[in-house]
Amino acid sequence: MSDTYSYLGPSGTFTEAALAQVPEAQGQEWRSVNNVGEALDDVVSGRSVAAMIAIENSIEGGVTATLDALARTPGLRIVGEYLVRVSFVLVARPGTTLEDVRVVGAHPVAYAQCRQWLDANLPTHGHIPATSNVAAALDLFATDHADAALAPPAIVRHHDLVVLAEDVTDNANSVTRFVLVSRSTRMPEPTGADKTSLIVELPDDRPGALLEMLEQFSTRGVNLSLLQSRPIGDALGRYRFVVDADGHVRDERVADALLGLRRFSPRITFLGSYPRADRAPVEYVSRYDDGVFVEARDWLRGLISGEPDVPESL
Ligand SMILES: O=C(O)C(=O)Cc1ccccc1
Repeated sequence: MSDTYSYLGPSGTFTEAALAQVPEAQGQEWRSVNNVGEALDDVVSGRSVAAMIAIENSIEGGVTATLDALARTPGLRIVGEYLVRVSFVLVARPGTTLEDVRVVGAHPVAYAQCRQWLDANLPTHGHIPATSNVAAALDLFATDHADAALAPPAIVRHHDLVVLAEDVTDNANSVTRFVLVSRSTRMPEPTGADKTSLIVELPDDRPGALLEMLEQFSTRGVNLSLLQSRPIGDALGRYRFVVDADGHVRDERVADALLGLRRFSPRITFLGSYPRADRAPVEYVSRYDDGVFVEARDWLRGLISGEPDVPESL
C-alpha cells in the first residue's frame, strides 16, 4: 500500500514543486488540499504520512497561517526543509488585456511579493485572495470575480490562459522555504548541517523576558535564523515566538539551550530537528563543542562524588 502525502494544491503549485524534491514521496499518493490546516489535519488523523507546507518567504517572512497552525496543532514534527525559487506571471482569460484588469486574484503571500509591480502598473486594482497560486488562476474559469491572477509561470502549459505580464515579482531572488511535517517521533539523525524549530511563550510580561529567552541561545553559542512573533490571541500584547536555531537537539549546545528554555518558559513546542535545505555545515566556536559540554559534566560529577578538583594544567 502506498503512503499519502498532502500538499497545497491543485497540481502546479510551488508546494507541489517542493514535494517533488522529497525522494521518499516519489511514486506515492499525493493528496491536494485547500489550506495548511487541512494538510496538518491529514497528518494528525493518520490519513497522510506527511504534509508539505510553506513556512517562510524571503520577501514576506514567516507564513503566518502556517506558523499559527503549527502552534495550534500538537504532536507534529518537521522532518525536512526544501527551498523553491518563486516567480509569478499575471494571467487572464483569453481576450483580456492589461487595460481590462480591475481585480486581481492571488494567494496572499504571492500578492505581497508582487505589490510594487501591481501598484505601479495597476494602481487602482482590487485584490481577491485565493487558496493557492494555481487556485487563483483556475478561479478565473469558475467565476468572474477577478479579471487576472498571479500564478506560477508554468500555468500556461496546462491551462488556456494568456500572460498579460511576465515576471511581475518585485524581487527576482524570491525564495520560499517549505517544510515536510509528519507525526513520527523518529527524529532525523544529526548531519552537522541541521536546524531546530521551536515555538516559545514568554513566562510573563516583565522587562527583559525576551532578552532572557535569547540569552539561552547566545550563552551556548547557538545562532538563530528565524525569530518571528505571533499573537497568542488571548489578549493584546501577548506573543509567542517562532524560533529556528542552528544545530540539532542532539548537539550538546542546542540540548543545553533547550534545558535553559524549559526552565524559563511555561510553554515550549518542539517542532523538530532536521537537515538544512542548503546542507551548509553549522558554524560555531570551539568552546561550544560537544566535548566541552561532556567534560564540564564529568568534572561536576567528579566534584559531587568526591574526586579532588585538580586543575588540568597541574
Ligand atoms: O504553493 C503554492 O503555490 C502556494 O500557493 C503557496 C505559496 C504562496 C506564495 C509563495 C510560495 C508558496
